[in-house]
Amino acid sequence: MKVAVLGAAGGIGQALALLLKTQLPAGSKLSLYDIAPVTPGVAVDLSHIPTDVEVKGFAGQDPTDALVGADVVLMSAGVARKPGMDRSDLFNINAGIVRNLMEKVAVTCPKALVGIITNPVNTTVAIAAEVLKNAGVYDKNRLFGITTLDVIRSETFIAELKGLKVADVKVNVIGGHSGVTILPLLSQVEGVTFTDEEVAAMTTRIQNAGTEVVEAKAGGGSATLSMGQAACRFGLSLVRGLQGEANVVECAYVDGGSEHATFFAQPVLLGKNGVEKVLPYGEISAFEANARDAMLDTLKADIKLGVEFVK
Ligand SMILES: NC(=O)C1=CN([C@@H]2O[C@H](COP(=O)(O)OP(=O)(O)OC[C@H]3O[C@@H](n4cnc5c(N)ncnc54)[C@H](O)[C@@H]3O)[C@@H](O)[C@H]2O)C=CC1
Ligand SMILES: O=C([O-])CC(=O)C(=O)O
Repeated sequence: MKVAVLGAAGGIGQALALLLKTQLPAGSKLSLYDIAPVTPGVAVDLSHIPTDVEVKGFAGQDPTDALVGADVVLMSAGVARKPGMDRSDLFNINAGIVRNLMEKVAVTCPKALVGIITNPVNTTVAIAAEVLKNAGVYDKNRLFGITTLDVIRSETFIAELKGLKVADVKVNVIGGHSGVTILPLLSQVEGVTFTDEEVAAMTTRIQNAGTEVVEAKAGGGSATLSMGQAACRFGLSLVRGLQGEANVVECAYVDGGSEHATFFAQPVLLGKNGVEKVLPYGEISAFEANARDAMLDTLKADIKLGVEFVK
């Protein structure tokens, strides 16, 4: 199994690469790419960790060497937010970066499962899809926006509030990955009840959790370590699916035939071809149904921006 990380010298990329070096199945290959010249050094550094995962690093303008033979590509290349910015403010720089990298993916490893971390995810995933379509290699089951950070934040915050063991908390987060498009389905969390006030406050906290980190880092970037963990969890789930493991389910932002929008985050069953099945997100409360319906104009506009950028 070969996993390529694009943006591997960055805050997320380095954390993610470390976790993958220590957690990928024995015999895997880890391929690190970034425009930053330090990237081969990051690979040398990681290569001294005694696990049976081979690491190689590539720097420069062309990611091709890093992508050859990749089964999974995880992309965090791009710029991150500073206080006062919205994720959509990253579009001007990151849209072009994602487009250019996806053009290389389309040529070099068109069958790879691709997980997009680069913000604004609601839009960059649409950009990635358009590039793959233009190259004639689009398979909607192989492209994912990684929304796992919203899931692990929800698990953490709910466990804290309700005094639960965090490993026991499971929660679906649907929609997209910014502001009101992030919708945790609190009504489905087993073994707990929330007051209306708790639902409103918890939903808002999860939606603003990225901003919480941006403000706490005070100009030094956005979530990197928790995102490294989230991307590692998602990337390992992709690998487990590829290896034929049963019942691997994650929420992800996919082109899954949703009635709500072209791309919509919801639970998916992962397998040897990426998405095996898009799963229903189940019954939701009136609060959640309202929040879902209220987000759709924003989500659809985010997607349209990505489609039009490539056209
Ligand atoms: N999906 C999610 O839940 C989350 C997404 N993000 C997003 O992830 C992205 C990366 O964040 P960080 O790692 O904190 O930023 P960072 O600035 O620490 O790292 C980004 C890396 O991308 C590299 N890069 C820039 N252009 C490139 C190109 N054309 N090819 C290859 N590499 C390139 C830079 O050299 C840098 O090493 C941001 O867009 C951020 O908003 C951040 C947190 C959560
Ligand atoms: O908020 C940001 O800019 C980074 C991000 O996507 C998150 O932490 O969820």
